[in-house]
Amino acid sequence: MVLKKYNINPDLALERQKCTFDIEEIINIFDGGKEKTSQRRKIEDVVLKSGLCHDDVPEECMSLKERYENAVRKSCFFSKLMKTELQEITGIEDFETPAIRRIADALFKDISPFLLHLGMFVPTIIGQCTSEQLMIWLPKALDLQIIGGYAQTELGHGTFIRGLETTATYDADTEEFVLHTPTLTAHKWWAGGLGKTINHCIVVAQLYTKGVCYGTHLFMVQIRDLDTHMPLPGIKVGEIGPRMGFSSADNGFLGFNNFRIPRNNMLMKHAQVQKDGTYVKPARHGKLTYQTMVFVRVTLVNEAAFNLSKAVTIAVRYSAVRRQSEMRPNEPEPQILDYPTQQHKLFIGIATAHAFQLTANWLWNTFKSVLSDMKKGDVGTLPELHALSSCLKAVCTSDAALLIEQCRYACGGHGYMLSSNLPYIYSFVAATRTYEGDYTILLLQTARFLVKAWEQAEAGKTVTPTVSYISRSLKGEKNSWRSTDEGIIKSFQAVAAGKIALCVKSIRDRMKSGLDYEDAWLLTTVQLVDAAEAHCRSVILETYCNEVRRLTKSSSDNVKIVMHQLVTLYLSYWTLQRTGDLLRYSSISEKDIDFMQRQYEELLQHIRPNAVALVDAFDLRDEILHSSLGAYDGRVYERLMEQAENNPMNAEPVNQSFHKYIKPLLQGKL
Ligand SMILES: CCCCCCCCCC/C=C\CCC/C=C/C(=O)SCCNC(=O)CCNC(=O)[C@H](O)C(C)(C)COP(=O)(O)OP(=O)(O)OC[C@H]1O[C@@H](n2cnc3c(N)ncnc32)[C@H](O)[C@@H]1OP(=O)(O)O
Ligand SMILES: Cc1cc2nc3c(=O)[nH]c(=O)nc-3n(C[C@H](O)[C@H](O)[C@H](O)COP(=O)(O)OP(=O)(O)OC[C@H]3O[C@@H](n4cnc5c(N)ncnc54)[C@H](O)[C@@H]3O)c2cc1C
Repeated sequence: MVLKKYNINPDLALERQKCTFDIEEIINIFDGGKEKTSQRRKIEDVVLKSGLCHDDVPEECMSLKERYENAVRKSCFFSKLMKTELQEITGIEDFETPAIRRIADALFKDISPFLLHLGMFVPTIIGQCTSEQLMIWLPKALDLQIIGGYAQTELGHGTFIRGLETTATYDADTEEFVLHTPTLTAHKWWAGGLGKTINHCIVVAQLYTKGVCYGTHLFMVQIRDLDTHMPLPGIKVGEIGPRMGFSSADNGFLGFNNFRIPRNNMLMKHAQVQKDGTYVKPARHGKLTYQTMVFVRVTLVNEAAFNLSKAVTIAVRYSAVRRQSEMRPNEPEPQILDYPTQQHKLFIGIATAHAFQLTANWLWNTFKSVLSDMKKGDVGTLPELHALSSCLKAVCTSDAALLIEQCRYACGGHGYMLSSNLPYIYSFVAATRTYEGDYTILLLQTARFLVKAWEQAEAGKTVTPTVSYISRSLKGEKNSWRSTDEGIIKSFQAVAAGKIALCVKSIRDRMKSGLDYEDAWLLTTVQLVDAAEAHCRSVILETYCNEVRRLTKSSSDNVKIVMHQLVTLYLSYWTLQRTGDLLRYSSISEKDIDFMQRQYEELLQHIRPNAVALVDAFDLRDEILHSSLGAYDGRVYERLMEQAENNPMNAEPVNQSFHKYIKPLLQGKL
């Protein structure tokens, strides 16, 4: 759609005049510097001028088939643009992924069918191939001569990877693997792009050689003819059917009937099968084939932040424009943003988007540093990365989904319109809580790490920095509540330590009463999930505070003030959300809680004048927001009417169903 130009809504114009800080300064902080902001904007300009974002009919009014075909068209032209014009016009050689990621949303209200190609296929090639394999597949994948996906989940198993049923049996005579789908439940299910788009995919299968099963390994499999795109003989492939979201991502199913691939198509960076069928196991760590999942979990924290920032921008701008009810008799109707309950719904969204974005950047740097350790042969930091990426993926995607839904509530009935874009944003983020490891499952992975860390600390061993609070707790350090940033973080760490201690005790008590470790663990899993979530909260709180302090060192005073107001709001919000835990595990008193409540309510008032400016500082162009409620000019009612008028349902004054059914019904002739 072409966005009509309107004058700025007067309420929104007034809001912007109230701003106390330099918006550009905050934009630069989140982009990683002035230079990066300017690069990102250049990239956005190129894509927006390309005409690629235009749809003749609103996406939501297209059929599923039309949406898919439209998304393929755009994905192809966007890929071409990335390879050619973007590089030439901007002169930026090393594309910054966040900038490409952001502008991709101007093209796709839903999901690109190429998402898995960039999101998992290419990263798996990079992380799992030998250098010879890399030379064969990486250039082709980057140049889009082959398009791929990642088929791990099956109809019967997603979480439990060791339970996957697809087999890859080595035939030493022909030096090939035979891929087979032995049962209904062994069919690959869900892989993005698999249904109709991709011609290659990474397949996760149980490796058999010399009659022995060595567990799941990764294989590069061509599934379609490169010229005709027909499925190759022995391949059964298709789309799994309509879903809550991901409508244009053609998630697919895949079955193999004794389908043969060359030996060299097993990705052999970590484990190998030699020509004679001898298996060489990974030298360093048994879970290195899970690396792509860790990578995606890390990027999903960024997704949570980005999508939440879109939702809260829409809801805050709408709330500044929308007037409803009365605060006092005979006074004009206030902007709904003036209601403290509305501020309570929304300002935590702004603070959370900041907290998650800074945590995502920190986690990304941690990921890079672990990769560099691993290149040197040191896998010692991998368990902590796995524990961190697991809990942060779980908690950030889950919180973001809840807060995005809260943004929709904040927009009343209009938030329910697809043209608000809030339902799309929600359905995308809701899926992130499940895929790449379900919420509960990932928190249980973190819990394993925490219980081990507890046992290590108990044995007097040093533990890694993110769990050093466990050692302090074991030394008997008592928590004394202080309502400062540091004091609150320490108390949240005391909560996490207290919960881990109880889990360890529960497991031990249950074992003393005769249960084996597995049963004792299983019966404690409700507490273990809770302990891992508490640990994660303490990590986010600490990272957010540290990063804001670090990044605003040379900022202007006003930026420091507003960024710190958000940090304090976040800390107060979580303190009030977790008073039960804090009363149990820290020395917080009722008086302290009263103080925190008052502080929280005062902060809502302090942040109120800057609310619109704070969402403007996410610097999200209208084309990325795709929202009738959230455009920069605040012309909400004009856009709602525009989208109603453009609705294909209104193209004819009388629908044919009147003549076919209603009229005969009215006349008693049906
Ligand atoms: C043009 C547009 C561009 C836009 C770009 C936008 C980017 C957006 C990002 C989105 C990108 C892609 C979209 C993705 C779509 C979705 C894809 C998928 O969902 S793929 C499938 C994902 N599946 C899962 O995540 C499955 C979850 N299950 C598991 O991970 C495992 O089964 C697990 C961990 C639950 C259990 O595994 P297993 O049974 O093998 O292990 P154990 O439990 O016995 O543990 C043994 C031991 O290993 C440790 N461990 C486990 N996993 C790991 C790991 N990954 N790394 C390191 N260590 C690991 C575990 O902790 C145990 O340790 P121990 O010391 O013994 O306790
Ligand atoms: C939009 C979308 C896109 C996807 N894309 C891909 C893709 O491209 N490639 C791919 O391979 N997969 C993909 N998936 C699949 C996804 O990774 C799995 O759905 C996900 O890992 C969850 O696994 P599951 O569906 O088997 O759930 P299940 O494991 O069956 O989970 C169901 C419930 O059981 C609980 N549960 C399961 N095991 C345990 C346990 N041990 N302890 C306690 N509770 C348990 C879970 O917490 C959950 O509440 C996609 C999924 C979606 C929704």
